[in-house]
Amino acid sequence: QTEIQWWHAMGGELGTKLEEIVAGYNASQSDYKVVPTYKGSYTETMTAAIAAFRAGEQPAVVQVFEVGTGTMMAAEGAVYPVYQLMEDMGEDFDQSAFLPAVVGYYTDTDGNMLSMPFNSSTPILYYNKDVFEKAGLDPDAAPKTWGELEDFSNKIMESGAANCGFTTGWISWVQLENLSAWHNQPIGTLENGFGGLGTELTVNGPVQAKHWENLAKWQQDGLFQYGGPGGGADSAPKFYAQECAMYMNSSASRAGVVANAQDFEVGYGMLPYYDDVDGAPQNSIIGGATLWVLQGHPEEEYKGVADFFTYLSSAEVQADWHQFSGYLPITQAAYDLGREQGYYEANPGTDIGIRQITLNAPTENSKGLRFGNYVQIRNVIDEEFQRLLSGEVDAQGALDSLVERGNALIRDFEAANG
Ligand SMILES: O=P(O)(O)OC[C@H](O)CO
Repeated sequence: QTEIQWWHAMGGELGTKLEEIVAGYNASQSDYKVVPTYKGSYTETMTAAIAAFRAGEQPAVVQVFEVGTGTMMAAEGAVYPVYQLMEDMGEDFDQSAFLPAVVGYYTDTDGNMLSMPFNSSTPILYYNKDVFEKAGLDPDAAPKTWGELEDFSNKIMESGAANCGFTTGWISWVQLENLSAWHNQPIGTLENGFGGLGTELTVNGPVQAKHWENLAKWQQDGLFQYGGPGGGADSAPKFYAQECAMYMNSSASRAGVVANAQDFEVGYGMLPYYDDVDGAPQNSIIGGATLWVLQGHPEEEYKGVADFFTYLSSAEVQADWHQFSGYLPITQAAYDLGREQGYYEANPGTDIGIRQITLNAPTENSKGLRFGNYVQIRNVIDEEFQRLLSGEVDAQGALDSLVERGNALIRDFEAANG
């Protein structure tokens, strides 16, 4: 039996489900054994894989979050492009089976898919229906705009229904990158970096500045509670404990919400928008991760990887993973299967992510982003946001500084890879 190592970043409920999927594959055939290993957060997993590659100890497959795409694409000798792998191993692979929003993010300039979509998400809004009711709000109506969200938060706090209006995971992904796409504002030049390494960040425009200024004000007033850097690990517990009535995070936070929010009813909504911004709401962008195949393994293992990828993207496996986790149904077949099963009707709110990501045809501003060194830029975004919250700098200053620091990282990347 040939063993295939798969390093991943799925913890908690998602990790348990991932292991179940792998066990299903291993039981379905006897030639290959996939061995999943949890390596921590997305950043930790990617860092570990890069270090392992340098030491010649890399796994065959590693899960990399969407913002690592620019870096992985440039690591030409280290990566075995998925379209190439599938072709070399004689495995059927139809890119057009995947949703356009997903394919567009992971293809090279010739339209070839470089990594295997597995878990694509988009941020949505979760809210506590019981708290809404206690505050005299309609439990069946999520706030549509930031104005409503502020108003609802005030009502919730004044009525004593909860201590805090809202919290959020991923300041970078939700409150800056998706905020920009959702309002059709550019994140960077050259089509948010898709057009070449010579791109620059432009995320310090008036819409972003106004939003960060609001977040800082709402934090001071207690309407908003910060959930920490990166994925915002402190945000989910605030929602589960009914401290904050609303919570913005990945559609795949649903698995955790379903498992942990046992004492109250959960409602789902799209991300709020500013109704005075032309073109909003546009469409949200994807997050989550794809599976990258690394070079340096014997052909036998790659045969197994190709076989495993076919299994992973089957409609049954994808529909099951999507329905359990809240990740998007990444293939049309998985989406159709869910509809045939009556899944979305029986589980209101579970199609919010897919509706939001396809709300309008993506523009240059809203099809995603691709920058080199973006994992480091994510840290810069967190640092500048924390400076804003501590009152060290105002919103425009924080955004100007992050653009300047981020552009320096992009220039370094361009110099090394251009
Ligand atoms: O929590 P996930 O897996 O949906 O990922 C969120 C962000 O896209 C990470 O960059």
